[in-house]
Amino acid sequence: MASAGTGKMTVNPDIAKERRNAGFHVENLTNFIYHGPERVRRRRYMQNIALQDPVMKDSKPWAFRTREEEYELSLRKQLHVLQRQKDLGITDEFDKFYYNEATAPNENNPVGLHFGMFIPTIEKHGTEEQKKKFVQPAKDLKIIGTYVQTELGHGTFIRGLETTATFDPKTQEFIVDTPTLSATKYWPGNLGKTVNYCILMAQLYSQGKCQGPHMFLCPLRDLTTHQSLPGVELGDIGPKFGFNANDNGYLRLNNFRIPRINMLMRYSKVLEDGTYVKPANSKLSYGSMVMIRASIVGAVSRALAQACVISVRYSAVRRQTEVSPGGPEAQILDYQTQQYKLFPLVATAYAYHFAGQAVQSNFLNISKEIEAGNLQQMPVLHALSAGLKAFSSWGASAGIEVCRMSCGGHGYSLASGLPKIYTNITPACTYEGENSVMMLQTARYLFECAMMVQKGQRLPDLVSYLSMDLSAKSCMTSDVALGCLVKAYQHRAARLTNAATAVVQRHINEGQKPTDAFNMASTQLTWAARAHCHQYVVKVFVTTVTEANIDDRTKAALTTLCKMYAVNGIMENLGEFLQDQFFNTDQVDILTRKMMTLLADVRPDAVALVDAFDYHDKVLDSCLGRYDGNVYYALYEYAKSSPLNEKDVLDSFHKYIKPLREGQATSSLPSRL
Ligand SMILES: CCCCCCCCCC/C=C\CCCCCCCCCC(=O)SCCNC(=O)CCNC(=O)[C@H](O)C(C)(C)COP(=O)(O)OP(=O)(O)OC[C@H]1O[C@@H](n2cnc3c(N)ncnc32)[C@H](O)[C@@H]1OP(=O)(O)O
Ligand SMILES: Cc1cc2nc3c(=O)[nH]c(=O)nc-3n(C[C@H](O)[C@H](O)[C@H](O)COP(=O)(O)OP(=O)(O)OC[C@H]3O[C@@H](n4cnc5c(N)ncnc54)[C@H](O)[C@@H]3O)c2cc1C
Repeated sequence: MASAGTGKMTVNPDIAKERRNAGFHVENLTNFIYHGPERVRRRRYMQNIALQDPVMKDSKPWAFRTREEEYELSLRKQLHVLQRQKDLGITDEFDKFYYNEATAPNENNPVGLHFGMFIPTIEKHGTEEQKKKFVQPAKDLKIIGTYVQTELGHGTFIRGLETTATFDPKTQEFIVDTPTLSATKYWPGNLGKTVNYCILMAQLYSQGKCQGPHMFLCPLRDLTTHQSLPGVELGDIGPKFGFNANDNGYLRLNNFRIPRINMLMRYSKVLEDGTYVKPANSKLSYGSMVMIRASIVGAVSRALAQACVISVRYSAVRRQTEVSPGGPEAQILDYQTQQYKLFPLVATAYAYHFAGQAVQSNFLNISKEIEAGNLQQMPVLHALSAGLKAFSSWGASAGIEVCRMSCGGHGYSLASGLPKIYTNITPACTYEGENSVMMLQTARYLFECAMMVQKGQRLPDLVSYLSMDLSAKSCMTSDVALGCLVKAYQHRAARLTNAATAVVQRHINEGQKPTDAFNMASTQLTWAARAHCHQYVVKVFVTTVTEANIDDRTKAALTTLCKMYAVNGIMENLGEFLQDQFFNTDQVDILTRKMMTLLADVRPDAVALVDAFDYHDKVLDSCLGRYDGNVYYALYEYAKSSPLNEKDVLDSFHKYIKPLREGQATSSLPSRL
């Protein structure tokens, strides 16, 4: 690549030096992150196919596209990729995932929900007959669908949905209807312009009785002409904070008829005479949400990891301020305050990555049991996936914003890539269950566990720590052992759970209804839920590092990060930990000193730790996060490509500024200044 008139482009010497000085071999850590060298090789191979493809080459940067261009380009690319994957015989789910990751990075595409929610929901909740009828046409994109649940008036409160599906035994059809303005479906991804089908969540009425929300396969557009069907009104909801390649839509149904077979009937049924057959658990129909919540943890970890790659690399090449008069300006990565902003976030990205893998594996194991008819673990899975989705998406959103600000002014430019990452991931705090509401679901479960402890009952493994002896003495000594850090987190979560439970019980004893008592304690309950999720993430990180089968130097680097994640969480929540009395103030001094030592320990490895995530420059799409560190060249080129620079003098000058001047010249101002 030619440089901006400065000769041949070389790797920035600061970033080259960082890589030379790293204390471990980056490739070993990359292999560990992605489950071995073969997976890494495959990941790179898949991403190269995507990145070498001429169809993937963008004519202008993402930042300069209009919404319409963004939608169209994204759709074109995604459909092309699907065809390419078919042609190349790529069927492995990991292969497909990595290929897609490089296709339109951090841009939500117009068929994502078709593959992410529509098909999996039919596969999980459809009868054999329904699967036969719908799955293959969906895979062949003859039908394209999405998941339509949220309404103008209700998102969180699913039982409050107003859309109705009334069974008519005479015609063997459901009449689906939008009875009010607030019942208008609003927000579902890809609904506005792309899909021709959807999974519709509606209140089921049969034999005059409401049976609550159920899922229906509802056609929306003609499969040939793509015209909306008579009785169906739908469209795009307009531009949003991000997600603009996605046509989130609205939908109104006017007594629209669908055949009985279109109700997803694996678990609940409506027979021909209208008899309703109940599922084993009414929350089985919420299964698709649980699936996505579990996968959101991994998704937010990737977003935070990318933000860390950008901000750490930039901090290695950015020099600012003479440290001693007349001396060189320092790399900003050498300022301890910059390290304190970024290194705990690098540690958090790793922590969420491992937690994401753990919760995904919990999800897969428990789903198998649920499929086999054993529903015992449903509440544990729901509590874990809901809480972790909230905990990690809040943490990642806040963290990405810190990364952006740590890049100073250039972080504010779309050229940094950071706003794109942020606006694409921050809605994860809202979709698939608003975060506070999800935390309250986890808290509800913790409350029930605390009651079990009071009754001397045994708890499931994931929460067994809640019965720990809270008067146990702290194990914290100057070596800050990993096992002791886990105990500290468990102590905090158990105490906060007990404290919040006691508040609920006190309100009940004082005569409040249980629901009111729960609401009056709900803030404290969410503190308990947050602490529970935090202990899970710390515990998974510690277990992962302890059991890791890797070389000593890589293990040492990961152990340092693991300690940093845990110690930083204590520093950030010091009030709760001190109130816990598991630590005294002398031990807090030990932890403070440890934190500063950890910053210095991470410093030489910082660039290598983010390099290990192995994100291609094209995936990062950032002038600041380039592997070669040539950020000023990239920023200069980016500025030159701004559409405002296509003409030297803009028409607006002739329209507005020039006449103003001419007017001024003929009025009171002197013609020459
Ligand atoms: C465009 C590209 C998309 C690509 C998608 C591909 C995905 C691939 C993976 C990649 C991952 C992420 C990438 C990001 C892509 C994002 C795409 C955006 C998708 C967004 C889709 C949506 O947002 S869909 C709409 C989601 N809506 C919600 O989540 C609503 C939240 N509300 C609820 O869940 C419930 O209403 C509630 C839980 C808050 C309350 O439910 P309800 O009122 O019915 O329950 P009760 O209060 O009566 O409780 C009764 C008991 O049941 C328990 N419960 C509740 N839910 C569950 C559950 N799911 N499982 C088990 N048990 C449950 C509840 O706790 C009560 O228990 P007890 O206390 O014991 O009685
Ligand atoms: C980008 C994006 C994509 C989406 N995609 C889809 C999709 O594909 N399909 C779909 O169906 N929907 C989709 N949604 C909608 C999304 O699922 C809902 O917005 C989400 O479930 C939150 O519901 P709400 O908007 O009604 O929030 P509200 O419930 O109105 O929340 C507003 C506030 O009220 C608080 N609150 C609400 N209830 C309680 C309670 N019980 N206790 C305490 N506090 C409470 C919340 O904490 C929050 O602070 C999408 C949304 C976005 C932003």
